[in-house]
Amino acid sequence: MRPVVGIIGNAFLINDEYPAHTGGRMNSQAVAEVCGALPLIVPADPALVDVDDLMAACDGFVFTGARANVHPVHYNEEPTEAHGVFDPARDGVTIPLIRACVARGQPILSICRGFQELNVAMGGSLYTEIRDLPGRVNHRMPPDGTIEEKFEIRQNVTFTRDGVFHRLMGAEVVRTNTLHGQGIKDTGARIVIDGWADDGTPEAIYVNGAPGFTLGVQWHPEYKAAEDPVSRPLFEAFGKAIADWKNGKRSGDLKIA
Ligand SMILES: N[C@@H](CCC(=O)NCCCC(=O)O)C(=O)O
Repeated sequence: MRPVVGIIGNAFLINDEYPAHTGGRMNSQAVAEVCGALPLIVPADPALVDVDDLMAACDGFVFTGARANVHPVHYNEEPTEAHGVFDPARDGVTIPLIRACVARGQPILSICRGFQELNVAMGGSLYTEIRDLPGRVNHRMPPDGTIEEKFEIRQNVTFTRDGVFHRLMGAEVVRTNTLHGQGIKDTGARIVIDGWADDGTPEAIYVNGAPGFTLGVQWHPEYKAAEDPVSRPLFEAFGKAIADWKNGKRSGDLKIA
């Protein structure tokens, strides 16, 4: 049997009335086709699932992107209108799940909202709207664009020379998409920022000293993961980490060749 990857689902109303937990097909495709793993959508609600069961059922997790933002109570701020919509049930699963996976070394790959969740789970905080900060640019997707326009490659990400992401990608500067409004403010404990957009926005992180794979990216590598030269090595490395985990190897994330 293939390793199992839990893909964090998002609360969604089908036809504006039927409550569902959804996961983008591109996440499942990246996990199945590039990681070589079985993708399973996790109904992210603490009333339905618990962290120990999830960790026993899955070899690793993808913390996906989402329109809903991490609730600011998790970084000691009051919610305002500007914080937008929330998914408190997802927060109630993902924050403890990230902490447990980091502590135990179970592989996680964190994408966009998942990247922000990883930072918050480790004690960090978020800017509500990065395009309003001096010197920053708009990282949001064109709201009325086609999928191709929304996920268009439109920024440079520069990694720390000889750092984890540089070694993984084999390039110090890569090109990625970008579809987010929030961004890292204060980094959480042991969060290392390893890549930045040209305007200084943090784009690539990992947890220093974690016993397992903890890479997170602010962009969306799941888009065309099998063919994109930046996405593919990331999902391949995650695939190797989950296969190692399933086989009882505990090699850690920072030994990327
Ligand atoms: N809400 C956060 C995270 C952004 C993010 O994950 N975007 C993916 C959107 C996918 C979709 O269209 O549903 C932020 O805005 O920073």
